[in-house]
Amino acid sequence: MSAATTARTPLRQDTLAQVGERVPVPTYDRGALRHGIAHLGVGGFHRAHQAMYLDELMNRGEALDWAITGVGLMPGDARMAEAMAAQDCLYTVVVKHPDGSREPRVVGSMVDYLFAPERGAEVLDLLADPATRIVSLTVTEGGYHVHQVTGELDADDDGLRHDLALADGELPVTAFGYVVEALARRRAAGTAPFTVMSCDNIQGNGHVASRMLTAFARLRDPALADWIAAEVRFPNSMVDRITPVTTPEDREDLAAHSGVADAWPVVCEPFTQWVLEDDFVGGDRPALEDVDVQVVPDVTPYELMKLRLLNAGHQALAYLGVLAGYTYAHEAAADPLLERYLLGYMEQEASPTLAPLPGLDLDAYRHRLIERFANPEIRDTLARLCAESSDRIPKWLLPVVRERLAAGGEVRHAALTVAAWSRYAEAVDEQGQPIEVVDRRRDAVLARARAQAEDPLAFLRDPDLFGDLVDEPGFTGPYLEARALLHQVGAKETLRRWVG
Ligand SMILES: NC(=O)c1ccc[n+]([C@@H]2O[C@H](COP(=O)([O-])OP(=O)(O)OC[C@H]3O[C@@H](n4cnc5c(N)ncnc54)[C@H](O)[C@@H]3O)[C@@H](O)[C@H]2O)c1
Ligand SMILES: O=P(O)(O)OC[C@@H](O)[C@@H](O)[C@H](O)[C@H](O)CO
Repeated sequence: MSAATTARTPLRQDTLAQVGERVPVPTYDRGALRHGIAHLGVGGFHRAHQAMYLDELMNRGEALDWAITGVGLMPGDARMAEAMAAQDCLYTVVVKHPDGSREPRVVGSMVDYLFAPERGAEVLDLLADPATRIVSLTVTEGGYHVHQVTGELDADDDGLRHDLALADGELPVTAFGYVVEALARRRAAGTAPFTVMSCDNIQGNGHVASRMLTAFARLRDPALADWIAAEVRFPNSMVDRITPVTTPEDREDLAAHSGVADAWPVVCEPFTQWVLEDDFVGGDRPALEDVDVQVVPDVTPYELMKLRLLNAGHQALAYLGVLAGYTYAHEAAADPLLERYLLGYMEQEASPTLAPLPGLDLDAYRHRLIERFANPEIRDTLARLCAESSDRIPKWLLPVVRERLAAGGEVRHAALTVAAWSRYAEAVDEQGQPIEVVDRRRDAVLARARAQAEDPLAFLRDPDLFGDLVDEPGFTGPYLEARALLHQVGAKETLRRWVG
């Protein structure tokens, strides 16, 4: 259906046949699906990725006992709860191709959604139910409570403190609180545990989930922590699909062109990849390899490649892009100076830290990334990529810096990215307009950025973010040079001088 459609069919189970005349819909009987996965943090990415893979399997007549129940833990998830309740958890994934064509498809693998702040007891019952065999997570990097420098559990958090001191009948508030309480109930009932499958952009996401959850459980009950360490499986994974925030225009575009009124479709790029370790409790998992998930013994080389090229690459693009006056990732990626800078970072600094992957052409991967970033249809905002820098820069970019310095290499491009972040954190752009900095450490970051007026290294003197990098002249040298240039000549001219 190409021309604008006037009749709009609301997306629901009882309208699915009508919707199916317009866009592909599930071919399986959703009523016959059985619950198997509880997913915490149902945002855009889970819906465009994991739930889409499950839907593909179900369309093949497989994984019918692996239906997903979504769980929202944050107050902001009330909107998702409302949207999903109104449309029986159905939603549309719209793949946007660079030539402007769209591929919408309705996904039906999620069958229920629980908003924990209102239905916490049901969430615990569900997680404790033996039918739940996988608990998957996309709770963002911040949801793992990792101390940026020590790498240990950072228990200095109101939510974690609350969940460690639950009175009888009181409900948890954090993902860790729910998961550990449910595991305690399963252990007490003699039920096998579930697999915890992290799908967040964290290096060694399974290992990190395992260490943090176990450390959290240990603060509550050492015997429970030992049981979790021995019995729960935490597969590592590399997940990839650029999924921007859905806009009102995306909703209208779908309704106008396909005639489907979906309160919250998800839009994404055509590319998708999922590399997963085969490490599940009792070996029990959907046959994801049937839908091109790469099931491997060790994801490390894949995830390092992705986090240090794509995610750190996004960081390299984001702050300089905003300072240079761009709003969207594709605009920034199409700027020849930023493109050269990005390629320079990827080729000269990130790639030398990566182990070779047999059969993988790294040069082609890097150029493909530039093409993906430049897809004009995705309209991924630089603001999305600039958010929560304190969780992203230390996890994705600084490991490259440390490894390069240890190997006696240069880190000029990475230093410029950090300098651009510190300039961005001054919260005023080159035109004097305010920048809305979104970061859970916002106050501290802004204060250090302001203090740079007196002490040009003030931003780096935060050991929680930078460890002892402030004492590394190989890093502080180009950082100071970049910072001074950003102030004197602005982002575009700094880039011109940086990439030659
Ligand atoms: N969007 C992408 O392109 C993409 C691609 C690959 C991986 N990811 C991973 O998925 C994560 C989520 O991305 P998204 O695009 O779905 O974001 P989103 O903002 O659409 O959804 C995030 C979800 O996580 C929840 N959440 C946030 N912090 C939480 C916390 N501390 N505890 C519990 N729940 C929390 C939110 O309430 C929301 O439900 C990313 O942080 C990243 O690790 C995203
Ligand atoms: O979602 P985050 O916070 O982990 O990171 C922001 C982006 O770099 C990220 O979402 C990418 O778009 C994604 O990792 C692509 O697969």
